Amino acid sequence: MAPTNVPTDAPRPIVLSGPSGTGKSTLIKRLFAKHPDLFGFSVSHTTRKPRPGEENGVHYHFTTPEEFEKMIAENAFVEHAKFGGNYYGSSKQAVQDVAEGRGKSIDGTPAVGKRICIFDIEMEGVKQVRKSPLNPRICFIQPPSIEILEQRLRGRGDTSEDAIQKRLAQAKKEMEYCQTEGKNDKVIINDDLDVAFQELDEWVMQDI
Ligand SMILES: Nc1ncnc2c1ncn2[C@@H]1O[C@H](COP(=O)(O)OP(=O)(O)OP(=O)(O)O)[C@@H](O)[C@H]1O
Repeated sequence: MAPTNVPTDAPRPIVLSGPSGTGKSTLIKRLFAKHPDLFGFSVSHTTRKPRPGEENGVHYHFTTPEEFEKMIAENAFVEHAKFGGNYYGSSKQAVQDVAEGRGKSIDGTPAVGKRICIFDIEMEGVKQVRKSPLNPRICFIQPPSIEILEQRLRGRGDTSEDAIQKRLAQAKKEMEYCQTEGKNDKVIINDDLDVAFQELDEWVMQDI
């Protein structure tokens, strides 16, 4: 399959990144709720198993390592990385779908009309999209502390102890990375959710 062309004349995509459990999905859901016609969600591919309640094609495209590696060889991803033993990636097709009105909202409902693409990706993916022609705006969501992040990961109740420990180790790296990269990036500490959302909403809307 020939690689899909990602449109570069589309509005600048928004990238949210930060440690697992820091509140990215929660904040993105609020953005979609407040602006129902503005955004489309880039549905990532992953080889990890679905968590309870996660639906194929809505939260992720769940796939096999073999299929994922085939897509890497076909240059089908804007970014991809291996994290916690699983592959994650944003396909060019997913980004194009959003830009051309065939994407989805965060809840899986059709995102008709041209939308601004929102990514929820981890650090290695950010390094790749930063260099891509998409020219995205990047926002790091950070927890108030590692201890609070641990509480949130446990509170979610859908992650094993082993996965929690892996995610916390990775979180420390992500928290360091966001202090060293990209002076035009936005960093938001998600302590009080309402305050964090207001800050995110203002930053997103100031350039739209
Ligand atoms: N400001 C906040 N205060 C307290 N709890 C929060 C806050 N923001 C999010 N949470 C809770 O923390 C948990 C993790 O949030 P969420 O699933 O949105 O994280 P995430 O960054 O999207 O994680 P992942 O990358 O693993 O999908 C959820 O149970 C959520 O309700």
